[in-house]
Amino acid sequence: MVLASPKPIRSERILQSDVIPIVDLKGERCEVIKQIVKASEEYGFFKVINHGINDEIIDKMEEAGFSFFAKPMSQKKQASPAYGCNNIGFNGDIGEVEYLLLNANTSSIAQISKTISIDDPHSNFRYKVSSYTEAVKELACEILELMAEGLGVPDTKVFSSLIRDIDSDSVLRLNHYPPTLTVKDNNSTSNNKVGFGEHSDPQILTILRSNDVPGLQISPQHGLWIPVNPDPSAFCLNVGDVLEVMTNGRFVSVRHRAMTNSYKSRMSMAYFGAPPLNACIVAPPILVTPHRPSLFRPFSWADYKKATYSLRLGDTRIQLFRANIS
Ligand SMILES: C=C1C[C@]23C[C@@]1(O)CC[C@H]2[C@@]12CC[C@H](O)[C@@](C)(C(=O)O1)[C@H]2[C@@H]3C(=O)O
Ligand SMILES: O=C(O)CCC(=O)C(=O)O
Ligand SMILES: [Fe+2]
Repeated sequence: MVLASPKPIRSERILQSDVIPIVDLKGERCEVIKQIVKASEEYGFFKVINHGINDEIIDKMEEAGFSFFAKPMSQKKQASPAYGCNNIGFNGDIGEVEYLLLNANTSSIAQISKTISIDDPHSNFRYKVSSYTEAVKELACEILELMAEGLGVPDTKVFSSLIRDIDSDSVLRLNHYPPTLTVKDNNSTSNNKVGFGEHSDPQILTILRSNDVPGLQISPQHGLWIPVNPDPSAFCLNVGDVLEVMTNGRFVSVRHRAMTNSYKSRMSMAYFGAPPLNACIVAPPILVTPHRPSLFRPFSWADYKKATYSLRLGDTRIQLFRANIS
């Protein structure tokens, strides 16, 4: 099997304007559903505003993240392997980023919080992370149910039940991109480095929020990059590989990356809603028709995760699970 890896390209086209749809969740329900389905089909990305998540929960999470990344390296390293700096995954990918990658279940959060709060037991890291994780998980479920309804799937909980499952393998990732302005020998400056390289997210749905510093770019086609304007009061949602499979290719899991900023620190907080390891990933029958036969063969999330972790960040792993249509 030959994997489609990203080819090195000589020229990239970066669009100037942000064309990512914005969905107002306080809008008329039918309209909201239509917009979410359209955005998931066309871009695999959209922003939501008026999402109902309390500002205080978000601010406290952001504060906890920034104060963790401000600690001395020796202390941050005590949180390894949850903490990483410059390395992404296990196969040699690197980026201008440091991160904290936490399993989103309550006991894992409690466990890691003990290490992180070692010098400051009053920082309440555990409480801040759990409150944020619970809130974004609820938002993810709400959106997944609207998506199922919009696709005409009779069991509207078919996607959300996977991430509500007690054994869900969801993760929370905090990415910190320090400023990267460098002055070269000839006094010219170089900036905007790749913080987190081009990839698609493997899970069901990602809920991303960043501070007010740009960096996220999406690539709906090879070589074209669309910057996503930061909006700390919104969440940016994207379809993951598993949701592309479970919608039989109706929704698209789109490649994206994060660039650093020359002068300002950027921090993003991403919740990746995932199924339990033993869940069977297959599209509901209504999305598989003679006109649109199944594009993928059934597999478990454990199979998919194993493939993900055996590959590089930019590899397109979803291809490995295509059905052989003759
Ligand atoms: C290089 C890798 C890091 C990653 C696992 C992988 O082998 C390929 C996918 C990467 C990714 C991208 C989205 C998420 O940030 C992430 C947590 C995930 O599930 O897949 C990361 C993985 C990681 O950093 O561990
Ligand atoms: O930092 C960002 O905006 C994107 C990060 C990302 O794509 C990821 O963590 O998977
Ligand atoms: Fe991502």
